[in-house]
Amino acid sequence: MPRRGWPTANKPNRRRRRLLSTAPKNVTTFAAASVKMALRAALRNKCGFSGLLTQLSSSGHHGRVSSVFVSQMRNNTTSSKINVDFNKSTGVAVLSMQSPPVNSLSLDFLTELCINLEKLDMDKACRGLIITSSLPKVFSAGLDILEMYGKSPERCGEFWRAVQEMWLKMYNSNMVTIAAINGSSPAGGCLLSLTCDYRIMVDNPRYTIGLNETLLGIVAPFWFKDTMLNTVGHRHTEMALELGLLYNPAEALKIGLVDQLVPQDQLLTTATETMTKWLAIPDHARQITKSMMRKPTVDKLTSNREADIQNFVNFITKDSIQKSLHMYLEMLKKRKA
Ligand SMILES: CCC/C=C/C(=O)SCCNC(=O)CCNC(=O)[C@H](O)C(C)(C)COP(=O)([O-])OP(=O)([O-])OC[C@H]1O[C@@H](n2cnc3c(N)ncnc32)[C@H](O)[C@@H]1OP(=O)([O-])[O-]
Repeated sequence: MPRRGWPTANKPNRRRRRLLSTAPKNVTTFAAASVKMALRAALRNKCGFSGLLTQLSSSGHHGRVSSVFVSQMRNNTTSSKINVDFNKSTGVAVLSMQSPPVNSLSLDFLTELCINLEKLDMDKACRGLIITSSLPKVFSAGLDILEMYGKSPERCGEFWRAVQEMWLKMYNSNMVTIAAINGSSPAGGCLLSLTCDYRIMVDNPRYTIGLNETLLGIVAPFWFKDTMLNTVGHRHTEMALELGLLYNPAEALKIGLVDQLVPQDQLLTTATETMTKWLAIPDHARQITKSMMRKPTVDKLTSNREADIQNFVNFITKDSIQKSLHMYLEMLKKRKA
């Protein structure tokens, strides 16, 4: 049976390293910080990220940023939370999340992720994306709970717009996207993998995956629900979401939440082999088909973005919800002790 309680992955007694904002390491600090600021401004101004890189490239005001930034597009990049290894000869990029302790999706993390996704999307040579984690045992712990706890309505709105942007970029991507899930993947981590075309998970019974939002006393929004529904069908989604079920790999495979299980040491080779098969299909035919399957779900969010943000902000800032989040955070701490 899927677990209804807390995920019980091995817990190292590691110190918390909070996700304070840091500028990317291997890129020009000034450029990276400026791009981040521009992206944050785009989020505040409600225009999202789309086309932002193009604007930055052509803008005289951001001339220095754009020249450095655009030149990075020809190289592999490592920023503080994301590493992208793009192999031009195969047309496949491997994006590794590297934000300890648990790759939680903070505003900074999402901003970096969206920058990288937009860069890859703009690069015609990039046809496939494998997304994985460079942390042991955790793919992603989902949305950073501290982004939703004790924050102003304005900040919550900015955060939610970035979550939407990540989902739109991934779910709508023209690239073939494969999630190589090498650890636990609750809530937003599960959503991230669900946006991909194919999911391969390491067959370790300690790892769990699922949309467990109700365990936190919060509700997965309609587009989380739709993404799950489009993958595993109505009945499994209904049970999974209401009960906040977290599935081990075998259970996840059984309901179609993941497509394939492999031993840890075969994860990336299997993902690469699978990618080769998907890339053998002519891009235009595959992309149009993907769009046909996903467009109604994407349109539902794009035509309701502002209302969805307002709903989230109203909901998450309620005293009762803040109390639930506080209890959940306390429980996470106690589990660790
Ligand atoms: C409407 C909204 C929709 C919401 C969607 C969501 O995604 S909601 C998200 C729902 N997500 C969940 O319910 C997942 C909850 N997390 C887990 O179940 C486990 O952390 C794990 C299985 C992912 C990894 O197990 P492990 O034994 O390897 O790691 P560990 O447990 O020892 O944690 C290490 C440190 O990370 C901290 N931290 C952890 N997660 C988060 C987070 N999301 N955020 C922030 N911080 C988080 C944890 O407190 C601890 O901090 P400390 O004490 O060092 O200061």
